[in-house]
Amino acid sequence: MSSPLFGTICLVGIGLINSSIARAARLHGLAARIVTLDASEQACETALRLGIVDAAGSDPAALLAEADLIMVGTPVGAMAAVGQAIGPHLKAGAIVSDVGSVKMAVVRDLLPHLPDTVHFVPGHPIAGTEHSGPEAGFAELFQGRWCILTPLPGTDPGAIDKVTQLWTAMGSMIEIMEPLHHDKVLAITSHLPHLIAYTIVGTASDLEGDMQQEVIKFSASGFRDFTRIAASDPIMWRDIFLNNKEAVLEIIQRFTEDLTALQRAIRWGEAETLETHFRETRAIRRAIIDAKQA
Ligand SMILES: NC(=O)C1=CN([C@@H]2O[C@H](COP(=O)(O)OP(=O)(O)OC[C@H]3O[C@@H](n4cnc5c(N)ncnc54)[C@H](O)[C@@H]3O)[C@@H](O)[C@H]2O)C=CC1
Ligand SMILES: O=C(O)C(=O)Cc1ccc(O)cc1
Repeated sequence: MSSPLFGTICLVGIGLINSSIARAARLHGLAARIVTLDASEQACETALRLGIVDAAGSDPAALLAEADLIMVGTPVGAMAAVGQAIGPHLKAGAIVSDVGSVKMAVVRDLLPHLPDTVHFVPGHPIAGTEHSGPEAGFAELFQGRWCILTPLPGTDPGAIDKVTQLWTAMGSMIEIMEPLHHDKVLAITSHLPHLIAYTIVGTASDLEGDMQQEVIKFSASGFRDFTRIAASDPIMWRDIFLNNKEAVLEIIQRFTEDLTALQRAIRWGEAETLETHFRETRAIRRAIIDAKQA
């Protein structure tokens, strides 16, 4: 039998994403040992009870001593605190990676705390759900999904290759990007849609009593889809918006202008403007589906 890709993987934060990594890494035999460092005693107990890690706790010295790969899976607002906690205990030659939904802020907050003797390969799996915590994870989460890596220039190619092997073994496809470009792309494809969902569900819940009841009773699939997204973790999303501020504000500006143009077309009965717009957006949906099937 060939030896696993990593000796010890330490998962910092054992929520939806890292608990899915724990399950997938076990399933595919990618690590000899999997441990977790989590600030929450309850999360550690749950991970041990589920049998997805070999050891769990909040003592960085004990949990990092043997770690060859450290995967940080905490909300992005905790990256500086995580860096301070783990920095002094990292083994020389270890690879530090993460799964945070924004990349510029992670590089800004985590990298300064890492010693020169470790390799840093930031990443972001474009896969998730509205659920959180160690019980929400599942081994198939990353199957057929993209994982974006944003290594800085000069990063050891061997370290990038090992992180690539981990994700491909869990079923993902890899794309390499610059962190700033990643944050701009995700602002439109993920962060703005979540903001719209949070807004529309908020608007509906602010309606007067009768109307609110009817929104729940007759919620057609459009609104239901928004409620799923708007049920996503409040801390995680607070941190994403605060840490991708510029790209999100830029895209909100453009979105607001486009919304105003549609508002105007409705007001003035511009049937052709509306129809042309909807035809174009339908073509985008078809292109996405065709790209998936290709
Ligand atoms: N949930 C999703 O769909 C996706 C999330 N992400 C990103 O992955 C990261 C993790 O997200 P989830 O797995 O959903 O989180 P989660 O909310 O399920 O779990 C986070 C865990 O981190 C722990 N934690 C928080 N601060 C800590 C600290 N200072 N030290 C140690 N542990 C700490 C918490 O106790 C918790 O167990 C976030 O950065 C998020 O942006 C990326 C892709 C998808
Ligand atoms: O549940 C959904 O639809 C998601 O969009 C999950 C998700 C959330 C955050 C990410 O950074 C990536 C994926």
